[in-house]
Amino acid sequence: MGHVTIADSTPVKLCVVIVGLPARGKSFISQKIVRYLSWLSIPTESFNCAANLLKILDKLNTTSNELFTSDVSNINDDLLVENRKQTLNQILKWFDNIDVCGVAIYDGINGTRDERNAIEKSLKEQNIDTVFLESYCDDETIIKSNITDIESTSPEYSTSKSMEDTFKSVSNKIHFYNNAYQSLSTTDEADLSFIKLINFSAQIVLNHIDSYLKSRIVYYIMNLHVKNRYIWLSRHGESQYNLEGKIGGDAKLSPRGEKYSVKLVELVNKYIPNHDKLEVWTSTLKRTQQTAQFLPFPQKQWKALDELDAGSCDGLTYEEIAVKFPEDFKARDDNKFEYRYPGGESYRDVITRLEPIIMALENQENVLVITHQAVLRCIYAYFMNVHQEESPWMSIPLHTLIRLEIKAYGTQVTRIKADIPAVSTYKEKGTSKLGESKNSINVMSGSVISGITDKVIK
Ligand SMILES: O=P(O)(O)OC[C@H]1O[C@@](CO)(OP(=O)(O)O)[C@@H](O)[C@@H]1O
Repeated sequence: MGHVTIADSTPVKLCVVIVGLPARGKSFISQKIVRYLSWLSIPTESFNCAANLLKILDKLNTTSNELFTSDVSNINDDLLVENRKQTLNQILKWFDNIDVCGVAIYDGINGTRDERNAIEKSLKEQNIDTVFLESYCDDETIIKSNITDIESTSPEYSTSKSMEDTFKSVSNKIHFYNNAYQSLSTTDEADLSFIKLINFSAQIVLNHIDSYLKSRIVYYIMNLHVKNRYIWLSRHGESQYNLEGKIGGDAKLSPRGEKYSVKLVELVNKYIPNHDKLEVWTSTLKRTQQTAQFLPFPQKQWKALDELDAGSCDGLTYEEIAVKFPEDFKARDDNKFEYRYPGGESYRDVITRLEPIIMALENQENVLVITHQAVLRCIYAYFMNVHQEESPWMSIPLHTLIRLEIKAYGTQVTRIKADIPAVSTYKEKGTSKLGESKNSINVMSGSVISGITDKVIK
């Protein structure tokens, strides 16, 4: 995916132009697309019109509140045109550096046909393809919950004195834009390429979805859901191979690993709310299935959750690899994300095969995923927005239940450590020895984290 290109090697440039009144979850959708495509190694960036407007207003010594509460006739149209021009310029400038494939998200209201035509025209002149993505919503409950999220996350409302204050400002803004708002329609804008979400994803209208990239975005959005929820992750219990420092294989659990499989039942009962509805996903390898053996819940085995395939290095220790395949050993340390074991896989390969898992996780709640070190790093990187250079080096210790609390605008991590010792399977860059990660904090790196808590369970 990261190398999507067409025959004459013309770069694939796509701009997703968001359409929707305030409090329709536009920034949430934009950020999710950025995270998903970036995780697939497609350079993607979101450009927020409201943030640009704030800067313009700042220069004019006024605030968005004053703008939207003033009489409609006092609103200076030029201001909004200038705002659009600035956002478009940023997007065009960003595309200048894209030489294979890139997606820009124009995150704004873009509520009139004239505006949309103007945007599409400017982008077309620069050979940039456009798809409009409208979030149309008339469900008051969704709108209210969006306003609550905006209050705690949007810089535009950071100075709001109270929730009431925010509700008032957002309502004024909705009222202001609503007057001229024209929803996308297959009759009035029959030629436009667009996706229209009605009440989030209760209904979806598609028009001229004419490229691979656009259809991927559609598929992803169809799986999104806004509800706050938990996803539970765990590595399998310590395995015989882990004890011996060997990688790969299909070994059984060590005695301590078996203890963890018993303890996991207790952790699930204690910490997972509604665990009666829990579903457990494992890989097809013995160590994950043994870890799940005492959990009395429906279980699914996914081949896609199998550990990164170490190819000709399978069954060796890192020290043996360093001696037998010194060039490979160095190449992997130099670029762990891209390095592919001879006859095996790279982290990039694992991400590609994990895509259906991510889709399924976006769609579901009450899932406990029991899998492996490399696979968990990739899943974790998606939810925590961790950069691909950093993700293969994250520390994901054994005998720890990880809770990801997924909220509209961020993810909170809690690590619940079972008090059962286990070896470290962490290898720092530049050494072939195993040891605790010097930077165990890097398990929590990622820009969307709102906090991390550790609990040790005796
Ligand atoms: O990418 P690195 O850091 O080598 O980690 C992946 C390795 O982790 C291991 C343990 O060393 O995973 P796991 O025990 O979770 O199945 C190996 O099997 C696997 O090759």
